[in-house]
Amino acid sequence: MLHLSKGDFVWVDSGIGVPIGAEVKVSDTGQLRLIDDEGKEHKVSKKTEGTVRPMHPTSVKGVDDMIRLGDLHEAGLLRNLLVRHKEGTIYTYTGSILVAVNPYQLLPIYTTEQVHMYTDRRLGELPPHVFAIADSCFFNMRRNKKNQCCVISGESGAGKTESTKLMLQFLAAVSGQHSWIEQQILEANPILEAFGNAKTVRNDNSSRFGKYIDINFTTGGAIEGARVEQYLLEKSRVCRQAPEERNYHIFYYMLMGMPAEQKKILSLGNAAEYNYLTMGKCTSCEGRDDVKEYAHFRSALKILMFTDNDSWEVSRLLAAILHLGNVDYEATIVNNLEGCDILQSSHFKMASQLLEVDPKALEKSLTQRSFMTAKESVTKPLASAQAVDCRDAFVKVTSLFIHDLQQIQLI
Ligand SMILES: Nc1ncnc2c1ncn2[C@@H]1O[C@H](COP(=O)(O)OP(=O)(O)OP(=O)(O)O)[C@@H](O)[C@H]1O
Repeated sequence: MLHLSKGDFVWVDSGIGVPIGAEVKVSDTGQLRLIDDEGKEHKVSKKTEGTVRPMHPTSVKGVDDMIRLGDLHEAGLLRNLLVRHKEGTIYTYTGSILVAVNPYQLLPIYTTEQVHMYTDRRLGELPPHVFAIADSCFFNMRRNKKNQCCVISGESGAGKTESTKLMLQFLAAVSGQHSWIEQQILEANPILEAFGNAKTVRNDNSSRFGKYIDINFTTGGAIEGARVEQYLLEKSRVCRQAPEERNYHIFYYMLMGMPAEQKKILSLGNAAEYNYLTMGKCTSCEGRDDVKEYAHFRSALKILMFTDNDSWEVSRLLAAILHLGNVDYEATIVNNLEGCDILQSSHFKMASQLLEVDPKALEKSLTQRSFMTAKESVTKPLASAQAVDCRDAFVKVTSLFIHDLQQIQLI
């Protein structure tokens, strides 16, 4: 039988199948009671006693490396992270794996002093930190002359993008004097995020694509080049957004930050005027200044050597997408078949002008479908719902093309 005294820590049944940590307290009447990690009280009786298990001392205050936990089960791992998070410690090791719990606040643990502190130290010598993982990769690469790979994973909003940026900052700082290429690597982020990140219900800056970053170092350890590859962009977001979500940041940046004379040339207005930007009924993002972000994005383009012409061409394509989204259709009957016409509007005219295509040819390709039979090519009209799908598919391909333009290679 388990003997409990005041101040002991135990595992108690939480009622949802996973035990929860609890502390033994004594009530005013002198009776033992258990207060769990969520503040809930559990009575100690003959009936409940069987479900109470003693907690290993390593789980009481938590440990730096979860391999050292005596209670190595799901509840033990979760409690360890919880105890540390309550103390403001967001990083914990499991061997050479770093577990990060998002603090959702700026912590003073990414300073230049911290960079120096974690440089050339063995993993585990100092408290767990993302810089320690970056340093370990850097050290092993130089010592073993072998490529190193770091996988960052987690659910949406877990902190993958922030951790990636912190690792890059560390590598840029320790790889030698602050050079142009290092600045370019850091500045690639605002560009990638403008085209591939969006506000979702879970994260105001959610990356909607996968990212593979290749960094090349000289034998001396200085960064000499980098390549950023993107994959699996969420294309559907360009045409549809869930409630309270936005399209990709770049559209809002552009509409808020672009000088009025340029907007006039592209015939652009406010975000609220475009179907593709208002599906989620949310055009602004709290805490994100679209004007400032546009300025940052423009300066990042310059650092990455995009010419003014390159960025103007991208703006034209983005504007064409917005105008296409506002194109309306009118149902018709052609030869007893359901068809549709595009309602002539300034949006359609502007879209064809920006895409540099003949409006008649664009209308035909958006309202008709051609396919090959055994003998000949047959053209059939599209019903208006099908034509909307056709337009959206065209826009998705265009957005993919813009996204591919951002494949960044720095050598
Ligand atoms: N180490 C950190 N310090 C402070 N805040 C952080 C940290 N990591 C994440 N955050 C906060 O959490 C937010 C979400 O993090 P992040 O964008 O990195 O998540 P993610 O895992 O990349 O999400 P998604 O998969 O949706 O792109 C950040 O915008 C930032 O506010």
